[in-house]
Amino acid sequence: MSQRSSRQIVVMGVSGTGKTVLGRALAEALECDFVEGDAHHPPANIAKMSAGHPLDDDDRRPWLEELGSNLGRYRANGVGVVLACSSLKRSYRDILRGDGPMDATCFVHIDLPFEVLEARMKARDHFMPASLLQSQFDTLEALQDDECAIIVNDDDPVAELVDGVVVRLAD
Ligand SMILES: Nc1ncnc2c1ncn2[C@@H]1O[C@H](COP(=O)(O)OP(=O)(O)O)[C@@H](O)[C@H]1O
Ligand SMILES: O=C(O)[C@H](O)[C@@H](O)[C@H](O)[C@H](O)COP(=O)(O)O
Repeated sequence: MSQRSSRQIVVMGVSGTGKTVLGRALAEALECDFVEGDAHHPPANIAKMSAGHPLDDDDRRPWLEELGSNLGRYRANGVGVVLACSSLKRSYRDILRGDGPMDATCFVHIDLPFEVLEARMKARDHFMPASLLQSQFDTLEALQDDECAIIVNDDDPVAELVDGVVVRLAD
């Protein structure tokens, strides 16, 4: 049976949690587009992170606004999409939700321990240095009660994570 979805789903979490890996697999399972948030950062943001400096609200705002507009177009067309985007603060998630209803955009928060993520970041070839991981945790604001939320706490194989999220999306 097809799992095709017309929902807007954001896979969120600090660096190294597996947003790209889970997001891509989830989009495949739901037969919808996948958007990589990192691919929309302006070059200045990539340069800043590469140099070991965390982004601030002003750096992130235009990036989030662009991603929010993108999600809004999918929503307006009734077309599903999975976005991988750190979405660390409530105010950032508000930008991504735009003027859509709260439950139109569901956030899947991959929440894993610092040590697991630090090891992953050191093992991969990526512009984001492991030295920025603490700043990501410092910035992170948990999903609140009025937000459409699914929390993933496991570092199980991605296929198992996808199955779990698909079941919870259907609840
Ligand atoms: N479920 C998982 N179990 C083990 N390793 C994973 C899992 N998901 C992702 N990874 C690995 O963790 C690293 C970060 O994954 P990635 O999807 O790039 O994270 P993010 O997009 O959140 O930075 C990659 O090396 C990836 O292969
Ligand atoms: O808002 C931010 O500070 C960035 O979006 C950050 O959260 C993101 O982690 C980096 O772009 C690295 O990319 P990964 O999240 O894919 O590691």
